[in-house]
Amino acid sequence: MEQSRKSKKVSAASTAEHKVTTKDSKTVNILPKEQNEQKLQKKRKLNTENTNEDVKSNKASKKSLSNSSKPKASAVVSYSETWDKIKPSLSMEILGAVDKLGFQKTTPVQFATIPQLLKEKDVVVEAVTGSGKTLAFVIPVLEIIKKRTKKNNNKNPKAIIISPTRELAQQIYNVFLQLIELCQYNFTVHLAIGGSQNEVETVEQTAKLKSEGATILVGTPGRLEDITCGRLIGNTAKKSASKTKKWQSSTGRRTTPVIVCRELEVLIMDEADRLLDMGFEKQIGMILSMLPKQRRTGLFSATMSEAVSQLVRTGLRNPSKIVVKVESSVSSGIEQKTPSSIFKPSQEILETKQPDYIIPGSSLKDVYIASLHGQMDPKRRKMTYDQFIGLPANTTGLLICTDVASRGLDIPDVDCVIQWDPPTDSKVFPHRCGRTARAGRDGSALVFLCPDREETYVEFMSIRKIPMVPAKYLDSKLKPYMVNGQNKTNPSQYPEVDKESDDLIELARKITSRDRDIYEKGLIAFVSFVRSYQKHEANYIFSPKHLDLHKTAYGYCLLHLPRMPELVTVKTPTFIKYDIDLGKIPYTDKKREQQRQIKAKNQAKIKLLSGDGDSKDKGKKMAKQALESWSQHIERKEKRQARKEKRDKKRDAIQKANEKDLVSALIYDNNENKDKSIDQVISEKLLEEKQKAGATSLLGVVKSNAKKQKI
Ligand SMILES: Nc1ncnc2c1ncn2[C@@H]1O[C@H](COP(=O)(O)OP(=O)(O)OP(=O)(O)O)[C@@H](O)[C@H]1O
Repeated sequence: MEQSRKSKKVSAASTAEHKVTTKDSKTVNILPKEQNEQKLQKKRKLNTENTNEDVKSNKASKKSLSNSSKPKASAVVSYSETWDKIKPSLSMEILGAVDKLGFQKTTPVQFATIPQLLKEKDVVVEAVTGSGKTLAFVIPVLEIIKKRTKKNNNKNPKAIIISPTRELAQQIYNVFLQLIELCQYNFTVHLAIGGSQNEVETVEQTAKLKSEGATILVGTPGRLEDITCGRLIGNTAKKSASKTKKWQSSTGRRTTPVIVCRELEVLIMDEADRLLDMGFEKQIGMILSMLPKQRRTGLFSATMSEAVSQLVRTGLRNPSKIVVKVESSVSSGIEQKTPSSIFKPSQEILETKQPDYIIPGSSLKDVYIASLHGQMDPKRRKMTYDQFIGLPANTTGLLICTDVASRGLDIPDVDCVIQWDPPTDSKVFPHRCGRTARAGRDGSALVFLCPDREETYVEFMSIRKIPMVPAKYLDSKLKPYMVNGQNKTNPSQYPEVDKESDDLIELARKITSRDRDIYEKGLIAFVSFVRSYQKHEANYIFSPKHLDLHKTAYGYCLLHLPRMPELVTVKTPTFIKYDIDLGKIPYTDKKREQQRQIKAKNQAKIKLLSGDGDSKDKGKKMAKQALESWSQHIERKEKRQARKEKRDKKRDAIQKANEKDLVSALIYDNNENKDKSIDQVISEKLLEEKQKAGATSLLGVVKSNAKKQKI
């Protein structure tokens, strides 16, 4: 189907030989001195072979869907050492935990980074995807906290981890929980991500964090800023600009910080360049301003940018730079990976399971399909992601996603990453590919490119040390392309017009003409594709001027062309309009279709009633209300009432949390009720005060207490 727009598939090798280099102000010696280069290479080769065998056997038992390719080498095995070789030595608890996790050896990035952080050094770590960066900071963070924190002093945060996305923050949080449990430490971890709970829950969680504290905070920049600096309220730029309080930004007034960070020992910024790309510079600046200068800071990512260098200069002290890189090895022959070898379900799956989901024209059967993108409701987004990563080993999963899933996520056993279009920012490319072939496993990555102009992208990426090779041409049944029984493998033998592909598109258009939902989604997909194409940084390769928009629209199975300025100037129109009355395409969902019909009728009436006068909008509104049915009228009222109740509930929760804070400050300050819960103390206090002064509300009690204290 993709042949109409993209006729070439290119696969990018995400595993090759890895190189560990350390540079900058401090040189980090990550190898025993006596090892010479020759010995080292021998060892690397040996390690690689062993691990490939292990991975192969594990995978065979775990997942029956696999492709035949093997990694050439792995970042996990070269330069790896046993955990006891790390100096300063790790604690017995951590050694026991990594052993229980089954990690016999460190990865290169772990072997290089952990000692630096333990030796009180700041680090900037640039290491390939899937090389184990998370443990490279989680382990030293736990070791430092354990060493530096006095018993039962875990209330004020000792470490903050900033991540660009909620999913990544959740993943890091889980790794911390797992290790803390294995080590049996009494540290607490708080996950600070925005939008995951409803507002009442957020208020309650904040109140809990305020009263109980947390040893480690893991979260996204906005939420962490709210917690450490206080939430911004209003927009009093001029008023607050003159104020000198540190936590007041120039753009507004802030509430009191939820937590004080003066005992912080370590700050980690994961996917540092992405944090800056996403525009979190201001939030990071605010968080940094609240942290003690005497701390260790670590920046981690698979790619670094100039903006990160700026951050390094301002936020880190004399850092060690640790680089774990992949060496280009196009000449060594990268194995070609094609969709047929990736998606062909094993005989075992076909025999043991009944197909319940079939994609026309492919051999995808019994596949769990999910989608993930930034516009999703946060709750649904979390649920989808959790379900996908929790899929049983014998289920094949297909995640259709945007770049929200391109970084850091460690989804188990991803066989292949397919990029429908290269990312607008080429730096994102290795991150996307890096969701597969992680930690010594095998996998492949495919990107679709249009012939000629877009193929320059291969050269463009090879300069950035990312090798690609063309994939085989496949027919609509995902079989290698054949003419007269002969397999055609040379690109020059590929067809100009692909009949099978056109037939498939016609079939998809027929389906679209019967389902309004697909029809509407197709239009949206096409428009957003064109818009994003215009944003490619390498616009001399991805030139909107040279993109055949008509063919692209056809490839998206559109029935007609949308009204877009880009389409007006097309010189050689090739799009064939589908012969159908577009207004008659129904929704397959009966209720939705009924509503659409009513709406269409009403709109026609409104048009008649409102006329063309000056007060057109007012007339429209009145006409709309006049046409409203009794049930619609009730529904509108109910919605308004529900909104009011939600507002009231939120206000009550905030008031309750504030009252609790005030009371706990008053009560716990004089050490009287240390062993009782806040609720118990509050109700006792309330009763006592009510009897004494006849105060009617809790706030009344708090206020009168505050007054008394002042006197
Ligand atoms: N020492 C080790 N031995 C074997 N596997 C490991 C080791 N350390 C980590 N792993 C595993 O490697 C996988 C990748 O680790 P991690 O997610 O930390 O990679 P990453 O470098 O952060 O990747 P990305 O850049 O994509 O975020 C995880 O499944 C993790 O459990």
